[in-house]
Amino acid sequence: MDKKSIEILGDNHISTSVETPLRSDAFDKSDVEKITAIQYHFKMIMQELGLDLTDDSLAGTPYRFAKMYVKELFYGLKPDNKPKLSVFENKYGYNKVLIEQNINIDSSCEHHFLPITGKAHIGYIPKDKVIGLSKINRLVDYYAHRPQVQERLSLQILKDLQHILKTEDVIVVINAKHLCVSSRGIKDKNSFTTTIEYGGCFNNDLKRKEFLDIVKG
Ligand SMILES: Nc1nc2c(ncn2[C@@H]2O[C@H](COP(=O)(O)OP(=O)(O)OP(=O)(O)O)[C@@H](O)[C@H]2O)c(=O)[nH]1
Ligand SMILES: [Zn+2]
Repeated sequence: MDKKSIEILGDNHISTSVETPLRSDAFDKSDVEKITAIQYHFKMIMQELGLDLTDDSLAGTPYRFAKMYVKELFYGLKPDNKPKLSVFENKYGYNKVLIEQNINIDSSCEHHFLPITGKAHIGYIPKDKVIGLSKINRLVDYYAHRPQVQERLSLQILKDLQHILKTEDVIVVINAKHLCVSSRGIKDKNSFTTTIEYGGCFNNDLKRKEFLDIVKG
């Protein structure tokens, strides 16, 4: 898309799908092949910026950058990297809200490839299945490590938990700072973004309030 089309598109860029837009050949190349290709392209970017890659400190940057993209920041693009989410029978018959709070969010905005950092708070009301607590944190980490918009990140987490736990009764709140808002563009250091996604019993105002009151502390 050229520069003019991007400007015309303006705020209408938000994808309506819960799926991350991926090419059909997204995983044809191995991680090593991707790292080699990205290393080459990032070297070109650095050179275009006028940097001298014979300098000791810069020489390794294209490889470091490529490895960081494929293996760290965007490991969550690859379905093979999805954590195994073991669920157990709800033997205790616990049927009140369970909340996993203050889950770290380290993500990247897909418009600028700058960090999104914050916290997720997740609640669900178990039916027949319960999930290991740490698996909730791992699922959040997985979906966060993609180029993201906060709305889609919230939905991906919600939909997956609803599917795994076989209940609609899930709520996901994310509070996050977007470096593309705080460190460039408008440079607003203090604002942050809150998204709330839920289904099932959390459509009920009182149930939602119970969760939000606990999360507020
Ligand atoms: N809805 C939504 N918007 C986001 C998210 N992360 C970044 N953005 C916004 O995406 C928009 C991209 O808009 P553009 O006008 O194409 O980009 P830009 O010219 O860099 O915009 P400015 O940031 O205003 O300088 C910006 O308003 C960003 O703040 C997100 O998670 N959700
Ligand atoms: Zn951005």
